[in-house]
Amino acid sequence: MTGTLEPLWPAPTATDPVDAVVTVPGSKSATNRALILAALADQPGYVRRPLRSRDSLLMAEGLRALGVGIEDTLNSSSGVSGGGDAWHVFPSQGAFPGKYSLAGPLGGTARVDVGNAGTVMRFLPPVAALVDGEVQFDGDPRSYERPLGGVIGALRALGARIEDEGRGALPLTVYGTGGLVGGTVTVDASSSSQFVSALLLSGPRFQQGVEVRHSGDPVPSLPHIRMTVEMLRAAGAQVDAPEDGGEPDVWRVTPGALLGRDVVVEPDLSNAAPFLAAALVTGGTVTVRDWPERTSQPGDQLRGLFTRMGGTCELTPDGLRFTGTGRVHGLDADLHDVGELTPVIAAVAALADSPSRLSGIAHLRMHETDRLKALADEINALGGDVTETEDGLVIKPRPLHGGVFHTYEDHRLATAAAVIGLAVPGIQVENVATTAKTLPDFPGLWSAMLDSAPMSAKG
Ligand SMILES: O=C(O)C1=C[C@@H](OP(=O)(O)O)[C@@H](O)[C@H](O)C1
Ligand SMILES: C=C(OP(=O)(O)O)C(=O)O
Repeated sequence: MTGTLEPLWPAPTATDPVDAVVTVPGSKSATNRALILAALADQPGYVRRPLRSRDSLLMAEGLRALGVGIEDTLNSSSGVSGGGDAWHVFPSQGAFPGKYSLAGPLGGTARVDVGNAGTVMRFLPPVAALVDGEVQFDGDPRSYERPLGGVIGALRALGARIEDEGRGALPLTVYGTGGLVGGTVTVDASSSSQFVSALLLSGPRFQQGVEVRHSGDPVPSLPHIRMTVEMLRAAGAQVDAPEDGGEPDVWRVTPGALLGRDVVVEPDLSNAAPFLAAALVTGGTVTVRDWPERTSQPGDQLRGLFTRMGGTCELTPDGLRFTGTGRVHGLDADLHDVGELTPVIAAVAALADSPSRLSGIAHLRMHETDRLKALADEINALGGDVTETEDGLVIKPRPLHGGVFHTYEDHRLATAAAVIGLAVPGIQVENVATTAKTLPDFPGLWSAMLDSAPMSAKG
């Protein structure tokens, strides 16, 4: 997966304002939650319009390794009813067909490759504790460095047996016994909201349910925990959450059955970021189809953030229509809740007419790469002036020049580079294929956006 052997991708430069309507693939976060909830349900269910990208395919493969049946009905010749663009999920296709329980013996050791997917490395170990058998987790070298100790410690406290040779990280083995006692657990989720989401998602299937109490610095990415809570409730779980009048930093899930449902996945609004940014930096218009009127996705906050940076937007029957004025302003913003939007916002900020200060995002140092360092290094290598702070970036716009933009196997670094490339000729993006972590065929989508505009795009 390293980028060194990949040819460099010449990022197209926009010579005219973009004018395009874009269909963004399904949300990674929603697809992977929907898969987990469907896998733990009492009946089969459908996940429609799922994201098919590295992270979601790893999730599906991981669940299959645990005995879950997942059939892709797109191009399926099996005559499955209600098919189309969906994954049909059968909670147990293992030892007890028809009983829909993960408790059947796995019959041998299951192996799960988490790649570098935070959702897979954090959401699947609790599921593994519910199966009867040994489950080995491994992943990309970077996955060994990403925080996981909170999930491991919490699962042990809730009754699971996990062997990690004292690392508090991958690789590890979960010795599932067919069930987990559950109960109350305290976890420091200041390095990742996914610790909380992981425990809540499997919580209905723990004998005593689960009460997760966060203790530590503030939890980042709260909209993602909100998404977990909303999707659990939609699947029939009873959940108490702080924002609904509950105790601060405490989430409670009552034990109970989950419904096999028919879920339609929203477009990935965080992956809409580079396309909306294209409208902003070229002074054009981009409409993102099927933008939900109401959503827990953090990407919905792009409407406000990019409006502050100089654009305007409206929700139309066709989707979210975003228009740039050609002028881009700097931004002073705390992105603690919406950290995954940072790389594209930083790219836009580097092209703005005034400085930006992005804060509240120290946890990005433990994402796919150290995103604060990577963004500073790469933008500065193009002539920029970016300074890392303890919890963010200060970006002073400077005239940029072309050059190689290294991406560190981080999909969002590559899409950020593409945004800079619209305005700066000669940007060569290393390993653009890394975008496949969450966005299948990003170069194709990007070219289609540029080709649909009355403009010339040159590579
Ligand atoms: O639960 C999720 O789907 C996610 C939560 C966030 O993780 P952190 O809380 O680790 O930032 C986010 O950055 C990630 O892209 C997806
Ligand atoms: C942080 C991210 O991913 P992950 O789910 O691997 O944490 C991301 O997509 O920006």
